[in-house]
Amino acid sequence: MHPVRIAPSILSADFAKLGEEVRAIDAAGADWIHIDVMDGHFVPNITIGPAVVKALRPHTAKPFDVHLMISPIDAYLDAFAEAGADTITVHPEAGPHIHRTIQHIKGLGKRAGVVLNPATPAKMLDYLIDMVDLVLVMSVNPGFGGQSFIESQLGKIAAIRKMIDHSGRAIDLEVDGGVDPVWAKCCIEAGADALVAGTAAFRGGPAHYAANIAALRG
Ligand SMILES: O=C(CO)[C@@H](O)[C@H](O)COP(=O)(O)O
Ligand SMILES: [Co+2]
Repeated sequence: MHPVRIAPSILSADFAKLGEEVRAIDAAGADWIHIDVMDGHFVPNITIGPAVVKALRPHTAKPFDVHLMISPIDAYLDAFAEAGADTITVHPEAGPHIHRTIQHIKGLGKRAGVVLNPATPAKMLDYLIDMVDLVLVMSVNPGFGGQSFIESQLGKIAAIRKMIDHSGRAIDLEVDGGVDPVWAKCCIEAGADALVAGTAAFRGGPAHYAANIAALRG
């Protein structure tokens, strides 16, 4: 298993100076930059699109971990790939054919992730585990930063860890939502090897980013 990767979500950054924020969180030790894309339809919030992803790309060499919360989804995959996404992660509920959507992402030469909402069972992965590069477990309902971690997801993380190990493939197991240093430790113990953090990473402003990330690593 990899050492845990920390993926700060720029949803909690200062949107008035996003480029600067990305440079600061990179310098503070972020492994990936998590970008939450919301459309006001699949989730009740609107954030950013491919033009912003493209504008941020020159500000860091760290991988862009793009979490798409949009529906329909397939028509927008090429735009996010061209904008500079490294991993594109999709919700099965966001389109009619998740298998085809994952094939599309792989065809673009990008890492493909699948994300499970809190009520989506691990079993949904049965026919996807042989093709994805990342599984993302939502530990809040998608749509907003700053929500509380849903403890029931720890069992699901442990179950998916077994599925991944059994598959023999190199698949990242990432957790997203309400992750603070205390929940980070629980997630890592359950088998996660990548953690998204918005509130906990950006808390206190740039002078605190390095300490925030170190605290999440435990
Ligand atoms: O995808 C989402 C929310 O839908 C997340 O990536 C959040 O942006 C994480 O923020 P915190 O819960 O850590 O504040
Ligand atoms: Co996210």
